[in-house]
Amino acid sequence: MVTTAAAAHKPQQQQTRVLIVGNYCHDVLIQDDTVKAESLGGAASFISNVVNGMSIPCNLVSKVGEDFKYPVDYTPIVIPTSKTTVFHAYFDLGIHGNGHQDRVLKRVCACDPIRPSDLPDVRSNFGMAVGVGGEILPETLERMIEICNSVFVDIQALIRVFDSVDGTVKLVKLEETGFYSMLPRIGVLKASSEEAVFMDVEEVRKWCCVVVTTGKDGCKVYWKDGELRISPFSANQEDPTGAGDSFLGGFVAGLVQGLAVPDAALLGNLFGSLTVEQIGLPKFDSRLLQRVKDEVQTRKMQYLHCERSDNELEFLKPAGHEQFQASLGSAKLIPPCSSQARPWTPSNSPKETEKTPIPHYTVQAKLLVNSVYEEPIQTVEGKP
Ligand SMILES: Nc1ncnc2c1ncn2[C@@H]1O[C@H](COP(=O)(O)OP(=O)(O)O)[C@@H](O)[C@H]1O
Ligand SMILES: O=P([O-])([O-])O[C@@H]1[C@@H](O)[C@H](O)[C@@H](O)[C@H](O)[C@@H]1O
Repeated sequence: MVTTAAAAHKPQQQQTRVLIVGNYCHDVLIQDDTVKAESLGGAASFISNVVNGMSIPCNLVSKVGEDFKYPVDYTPIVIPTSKTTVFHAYFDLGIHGNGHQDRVLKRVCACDPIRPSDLPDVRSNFGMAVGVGGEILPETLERMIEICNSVFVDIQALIRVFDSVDGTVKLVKLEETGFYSMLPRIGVLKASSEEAVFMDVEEVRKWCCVVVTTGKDGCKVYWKDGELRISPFSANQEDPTGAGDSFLGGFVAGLVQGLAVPDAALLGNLFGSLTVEQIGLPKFDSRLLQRVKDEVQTRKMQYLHCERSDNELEFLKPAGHEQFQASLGSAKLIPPCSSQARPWTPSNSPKETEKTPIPHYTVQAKLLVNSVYEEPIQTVEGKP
């Protein structure tokens, strides 16, 4: 079935390690009828932010319009006849209108889909199908499966539909999509707990590894023969946007470097927790990143003393998992470098001549969304 992580580690000529496929977008965060922040968005931007932070080579395929307004590390394909995908995230509609949802997303503009011919000819170890606005087509995922040793999919790329009047994001059952038959050929399917109820986890786990993220509670990994809960890292949440994306970035960064699934999921939880502490696309402190990279190297050295199979994703917690968790937790406590950028506010706004060349986000206020997490959420313990 799945091409395994171990196979992905085999050196092959002309191989890029990680191929990220999904459109960049413009995010507008709204609360109390006021725009609280505008930011570069899209799963591709959050994931590449983490993967780059961990110094892992990657390639990214994304489409935008000529109106795309953020400098990025990977040049997108510019479509002159289309506009950049735009999402409006409402942080106060969820409580009344949508039960436990932390935000209501509206796609107010959609750039073109990514087609198989847009993908590179070079093979990649890990492919990441991470669309946000319906840009991943079944044929695009087919092509990714052909050119990547292992494909990781964010279910949001597969099950989102958009209200024809106001673009509100709705979800459909995974079985009802044209992607369902491809599950036996993908490596990992990631879903948030809200999204997980749109698939039969007990069925899907027979075909591929399923990772369900559960906000402040961390995540749960399901595979054919077992399941594991992976502990979270504590965080002072300011904005939940991109937590799931950053989780996936950290998870893949761990697997690329040879970590077992439970340890890689810890790295995912770490980057998810770091992301909710900032508004918009997070800026990771350089000392923290260095420490995390060092901890991953140390962890890999510990594996040398363990008996490990080299032809399957490693699901069981290797000895020392709790120690690794503690080490990553202490990395989070490192005080930030003094040079770290502060969020934009009227009082610290730089003069035109001092402006940083990469304005990831502009922030006008803190997004007060913590209380929403007190609402009961759908359990992932049993079948959805
Ligand atoms: N409040 C929080 N505290 C700590 N970690 C969090 C918090 N919210 C999210 N995370 C981390 O980010 C991951 C993804 O968050 P989640 O809310 O489940 O996904 P999504 O952003 O897709 O809705 C979680 O698995 C967890 O590791
Ligand atoms: O918060 P999260 O679910 O991980 O991911 C988010 C998407 O759901 C949203 O459509 C997009 O506009 C954000 O930039 C971010 O990618």
